[in-house]
Amino acid sequence: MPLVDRFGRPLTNLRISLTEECNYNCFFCHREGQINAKKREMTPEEIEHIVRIASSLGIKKVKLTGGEPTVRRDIVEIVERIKPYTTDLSMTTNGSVMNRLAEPLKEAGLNRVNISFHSLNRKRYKQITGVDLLDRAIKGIEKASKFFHPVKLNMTIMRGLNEDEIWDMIEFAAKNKVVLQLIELEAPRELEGTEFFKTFFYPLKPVEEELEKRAVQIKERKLHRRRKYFIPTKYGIVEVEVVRSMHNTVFCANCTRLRITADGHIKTCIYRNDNLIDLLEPLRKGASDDELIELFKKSVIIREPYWK
Ligand SMILES: Nc1nc2c(ncn2[C@@H]2O[C@H](COP(=O)(O)OP(=O)(O)OP(=O)(O)O)[C@@H](O)[C@H]2O)c(=O)[nH]1
Ligand code: SF4
Ligand code: SF4
Repeated sequence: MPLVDRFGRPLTNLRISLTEECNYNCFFCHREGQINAKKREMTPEEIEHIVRIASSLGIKKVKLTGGEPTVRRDIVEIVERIKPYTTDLSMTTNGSVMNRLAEPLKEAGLNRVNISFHSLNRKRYKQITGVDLLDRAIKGIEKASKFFHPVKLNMTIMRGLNEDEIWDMIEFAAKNKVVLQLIELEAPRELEGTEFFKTFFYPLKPVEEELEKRAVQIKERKLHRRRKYFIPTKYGIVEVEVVRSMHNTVFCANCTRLRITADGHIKTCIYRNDNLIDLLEPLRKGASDDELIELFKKSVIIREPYWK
């Protein structure tokens, strides 16, 4: 039985940030909500230890994130080590080295990948990510789709930058037999009124209404109660998932995740940095499994929905 928090939310997923480093420089990057993480990173053994503890508490769905997880040279070893404790092991990546890593990651036991991919236009791709790597990312997507099912593309929609590419991206996803996630730009309360947010926020509600009209089928995921639309295209039916978390109480009421920061803290919410729990230091000092389990349990007690 999974742990359940005070709001009745079972804890089944763990998002582990493996590093804060990234070879991209996306101007809107939230770095999993990490700020001022200490300059320490977990070793593969420590990550395995943490995942083993989490697994014993029923948290068996694990997502590897960053920064960019593939900048870690030991990424294949990390996947190999944690695989036995998971039922769904996935990674979110910019895809730039997937052409090289898809096969070894699959062999190591990775189940699926999400690839951040915001534009099909080279100039815009560079403008958004800070790197001129569109062709490499596309090669990465093609390669990943040979080894993983599903591959999901994460397209964050930004006003004036890529909102006019949504329907082209749906066709691109269909052609490559991958799932498309359309992500509404999100921010914690304190950044909502900023010039940046006002400039780039593009509401996805009208897009969702159009998807609803065109869909041959609509499903709802347990996680965040996100909706998935099955859209017919000239390449066949493609799955389009919409991620809209801002002020979405339903989204947070169905949040089943804990995070581990790159420097080994338990983090209860992407937007909360005021209640981190240090896991790595006790682990390094030789804490017993029971003591580490208590830290996980403490995080469940303090966990709460952000939008409520
Ligand atoms: N507010 C909030 N947003 C999230 C959360 N998880 C993911 N997101 C958003 O969803 C985007 C895509 O996340 P991914 O790392 O690809 O993972 P995912 O789509 O949540 O997970 P899967 O669909 O199960 O692979 C992120 O960049 C965030 O914008 C969360 O727990 N809270
Ligand atoms: S690829 Fe991801 S982690 Fe890297 S800068 Fe872009 S959003 Fe941030
Ligand atoms: S509580 Fe809400 S904002 Fe926080 S991580 Fe969960 S879904 Fe995201």
